[in-house]
Amino acid sequence: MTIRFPLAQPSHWQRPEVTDLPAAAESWLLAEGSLTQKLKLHSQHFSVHVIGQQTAPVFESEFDMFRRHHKRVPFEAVVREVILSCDDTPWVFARSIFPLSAVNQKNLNLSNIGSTSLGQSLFDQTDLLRSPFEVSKLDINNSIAKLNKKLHEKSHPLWGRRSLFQTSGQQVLVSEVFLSPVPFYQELS
Ligand SMILES: C=C(O[C@@H]1C=C(C(=O)O)C=C[C@H]1O)C(=O)O
Repeated sequence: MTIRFPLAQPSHWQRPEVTDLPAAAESWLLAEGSLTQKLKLHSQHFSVHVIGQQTAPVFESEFDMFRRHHKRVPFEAVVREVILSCDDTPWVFARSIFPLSAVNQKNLNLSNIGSTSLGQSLFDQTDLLRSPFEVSKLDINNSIAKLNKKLHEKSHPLWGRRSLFQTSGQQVLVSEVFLSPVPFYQELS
């Protein structure tokens, strides 16, 4: 299946406490630490499929996140969109925003991640800081919910989270949308 890049559409992000985030979803959406590590605990084989990684437009709601953390905006950025799979089943769609200054930060090695996990680069940094999570509920008409329907033949709203990582004087925005196979959805139906 060919997935268009960029796939994601602007969405509305809020602090979890002001949303109807189901309690069953909190163990995934609000989990600290690396999502890659968490997914590896749920699979024999973890993989990353890169949909695209190149300079692309950034949404106003994404600029807001950088603005709130004192990064001058607007700026040129590289957008990376991936599918994270457990045992070849797609579990997560992720979209990350790398300002060009972060791309040029050698120790982050953002240009050469390829199909390894961004998490490996970020969580190796000893000075890593992470903002509080924001969450978003994507309705069935969202492009990622439509991809989920194609992949899993399930049509339902999806929950996503985002946070801003700071390390080496740089900032990287990471958004993750959980697809149907992530266990908490079974508890919602
Ligand atoms: C930030 C992490 O990296 C993960 C890997 C990503 C990638 O390879 O593009 C994107 C989002 C994350 O789910 C993590 O593991 O927590």
